Amino acid sequence: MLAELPPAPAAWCSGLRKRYRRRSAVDGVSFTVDRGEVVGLLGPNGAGKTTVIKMLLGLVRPDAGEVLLLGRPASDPRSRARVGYLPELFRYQPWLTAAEVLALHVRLAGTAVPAHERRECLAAVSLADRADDRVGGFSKGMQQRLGLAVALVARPELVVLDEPTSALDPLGRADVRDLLLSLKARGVAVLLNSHLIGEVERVCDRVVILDKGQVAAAGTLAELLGRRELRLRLDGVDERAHDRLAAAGPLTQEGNLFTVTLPTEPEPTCVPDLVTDLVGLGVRVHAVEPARVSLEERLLAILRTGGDRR
Ligand SMILES: Nc1ncnc2c1ncn2[C@@H]1O[C@H](COP(=O)(O)OP(=O)(O)OP(=O)(O)O)[C@@H](O)[C@H]1O
Repeated sequence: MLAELPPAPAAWCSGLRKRYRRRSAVDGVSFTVDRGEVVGLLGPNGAGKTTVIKMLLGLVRPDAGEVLLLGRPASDPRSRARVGYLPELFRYQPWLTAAEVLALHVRLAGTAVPAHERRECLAAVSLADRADDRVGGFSKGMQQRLGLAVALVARPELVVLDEPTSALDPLGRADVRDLLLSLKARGVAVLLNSHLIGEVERVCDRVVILDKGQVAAAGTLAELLGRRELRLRLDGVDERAHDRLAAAGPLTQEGNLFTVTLPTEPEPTCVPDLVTDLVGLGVRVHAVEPARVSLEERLLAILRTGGDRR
């Protein structure tokens, strides 16, 4: 019967709390990262993101709350060995070569990864030609790339990345995006803390927004961004055409620019039907463009209004 149960979530936490002296850093945080899911952790400076990550990984002891990693307590070495982690502040032994750092971390994880796989891992972060160079001579971005390789080398089932692109150039950021998508394709779960909202929007299935130590909002991108808008530039809109536009959804008008707010999941034919009807009513259609609020706009709105906590 146990074999039929679905695997435990990659990460699960409930009611996490942490205070530093009189300051509350994390105040009742609960969320889940399912298997193969990429979850983004967003929030302003000091919101508690790194503290939550450290509590998940057993690096900071929570004052209250529970954590399960791959179905086991975070303190269980069997679950820790299957979790890859790139800390926000990374430093690797400067006297070791990149290849030696990877070999060391594989040993620490208590697994065996053949040399060719370790080399592939360095190649995935564009460090293949620096494998035998000492880390002490690496640039900051190269050290962060090495940190990513460390997080990925022991075939993790969950990867936790705390600001993985803070030191990377635009090309490096695009590489990380591809890397995250390939992890997702292989069914590896990812928890990603990043201030780069565009990055989160491109790769994450779900987002958890923290503010002042609490979850201000959480959900899939579709749930959080919800509203879709349709912007139409039109001439010759009479009363009947106006009614037809208003029948598609709440309507606003600025000169000849009409904006219709569509339902969260509109009928697939809703836009072509509307355009056909408008043309039939004699309207001249200059432009039709779909629009959606960006995650950045949504995030700012949530942080300004206090999100789900109000
Ligand atoms: N070791 C510590 N000692 C005292 N206070 C701490 C410690 N670690 C974190 N804090 C406090 O906890 C709060 C949350 O910090 P945390 O680093 O988790 O935020 P964050 O969301 O990761 O921020 P950022 O986006 O700036 O990295 C802050 O007020 C911070 O000052």
